[in-house]
Amino acid sequence: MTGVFYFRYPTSSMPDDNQDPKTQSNQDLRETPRFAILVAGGSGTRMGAAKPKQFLDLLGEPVLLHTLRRFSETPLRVQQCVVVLPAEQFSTWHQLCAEHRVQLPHAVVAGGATRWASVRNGLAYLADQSSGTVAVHDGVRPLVPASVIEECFATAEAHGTAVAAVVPKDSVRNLSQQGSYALDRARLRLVQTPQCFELELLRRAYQLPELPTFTDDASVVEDLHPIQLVSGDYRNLKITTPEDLLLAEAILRSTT
Ligand SMILES: Nc1ccn([C@@H]2O[C@H](COP(=O)(O)OP(=O)(O)OP(=O)(O)O)[C@@H](O)[C@H]2O)c(=O)n1
Ligand SMILES: C[C@](O)(CO)[C@H](O)COP(=O)(O)O
Repeated sequence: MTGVFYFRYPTSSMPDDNQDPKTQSNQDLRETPRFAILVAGGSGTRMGAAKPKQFLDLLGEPVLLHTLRRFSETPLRVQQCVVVLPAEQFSTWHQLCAEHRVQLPHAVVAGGATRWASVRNGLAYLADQSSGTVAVHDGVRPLVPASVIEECFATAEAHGTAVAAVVPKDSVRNLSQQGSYALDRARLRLVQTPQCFELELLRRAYQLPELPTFTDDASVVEDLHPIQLVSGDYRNLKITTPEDLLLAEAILRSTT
């Protein structure tokens, strides 16, 4: 792999050293290989905290560690988790992994200036994988249920794509020059992650130039392949502003 700075965790001071997590898997070889790219390369401007929101504490563990755990511990067996971080935050994450005695093998890759660039860098780490299914997930969606991860992988394995989404609970209006008008919310969906794709399809999509309209991976892929929606979950919130953290704490307390 060229042009993308990365390291692997656990490092050589931990058990399992020298084993490349790309080959380190107890996965049944008859299954399609599954990968997860957890994007956490942002700075968390809207949260306005002293550190990026992916490192904030959520009931005793950093937000990103909760997310990594959900993918590492799914019964589906994800062969490789790739965590994408701002390069200047590698040492923060390394320290947090040591502090929390993290033993979940994962690769750490430097992010880019936009979410799109961060996903592209995560994908570059998987360059020598010939086939498989890849989930792209926001590192700041720490409460994603295992059932959603499983449905996304299963649907993408059958149809090439799968994007978690939920029905809006509020009424929605579109702004127009004259004011605003009501949208039919029965025809709208709020899009979450995971967003799962056949690996080669996602690669082809990320070879196209970046557009300002790309807010997620489905918008990058949709010109190449129809997007299959699957049921997301209202608990799968994206930690964006301070009240999201309070909600996440309440949800986590109620489910553990
Ligand atoms: N250059 C970027 C920007 C965002 N992300 C990731 O994409 C996910 C969704 O982005 P968002 O919630 O917007 O995160 P931030 O960009 O950190 O937040 P903000 O827009 O408030 O600065 C997050 O997990 C974020 O870390 C990323 O990997 N690389
Ligand atoms: C990918 C995403 O979480 C799907 O809802 C969302 O589009 C990220 O948007 P953001 O502007 O980066 O928060």
